Amino acid sequence: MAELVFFSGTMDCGKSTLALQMHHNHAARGRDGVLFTRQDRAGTATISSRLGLTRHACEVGDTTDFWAEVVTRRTQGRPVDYLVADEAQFYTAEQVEQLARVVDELDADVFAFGITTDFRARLFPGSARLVELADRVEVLQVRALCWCGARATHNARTVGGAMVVEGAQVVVGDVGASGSQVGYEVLCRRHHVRRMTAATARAVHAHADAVLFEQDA
Ligand SMILES: Nc1ncnc2c1ncn2[C@@H]1O[C@H](COP(=O)(O)OP(=O)(O)O)[C@@H](O)[C@H]1O
Ligand SMILES: Cc1cn([C@H]2C[C@H](O)[C@@H](COP(=O)(O)O)O2)c(=O)[nH]c1=O
Repeated sequence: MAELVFFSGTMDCGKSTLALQMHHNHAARGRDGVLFTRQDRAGTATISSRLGLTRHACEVGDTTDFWAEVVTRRTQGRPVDYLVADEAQFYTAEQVEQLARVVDELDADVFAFGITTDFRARLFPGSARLVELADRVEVLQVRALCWCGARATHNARTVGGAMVVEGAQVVVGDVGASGSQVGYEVLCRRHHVRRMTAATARAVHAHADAVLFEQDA
């Protein structure tokens, strides 16, 4: 029986890598799959992994209808055994419902990949619907780590290394941004709540060292 599986985690935990690996493994066994993504960092119609793999994919837009995408291909003679759906946090709730219908009524597997929450630790609409509808939610095995060494569970948006909590929900970007660029950093909940990024922690420690030095002098 076909399944809707949501592979979820923070940014930079290996979701796109796993998406391309799963596609490879299924395709290697003769299964027919279609890759989808939305607003990948590497550009339109691309699934990119930080390990260096990239593949062409169909770009999802507001009007994409997954039901129609599968039916059209099947009408043209393609079997379409599975869909890989990357950056699924950016899909609409309706599109996730279409994915569930593809599983239930067209018997195609859907492997969806995405971050669960945004920089304010709020669910993205697409991820919320996936959590509600998926047969399984799989948390990736590779642990992304907070600067303190604890498991990173949250995504922080940063400007010049400092965490920001105002702004649009969707701003495409990457971890490891430098200078005054908008970027992202994965943190444990404790440090996300305290807005303590690696740069902030370094600054706090440097300040504490300077105070101790002055006291000793
Ligand atoms: N230079 C590197 N050497 C080895 N592994 C790396 C390197 N850069 C990134 N990675 C791995 O790639 C993972 C990110 O993979 P990716 O599929 O791009 O993540 P996601 O789609 O979840 O954002 C990192 O967690 C890390 O394990
Ligand atoms: C937290 C957060 C992230 N984004 C964007 C930033 C990236 O372009 C993607 C996540 O990609 P990844 O492959 O999982 O690294 O999402 C965003 O738009 N808003 C946010 O709050």
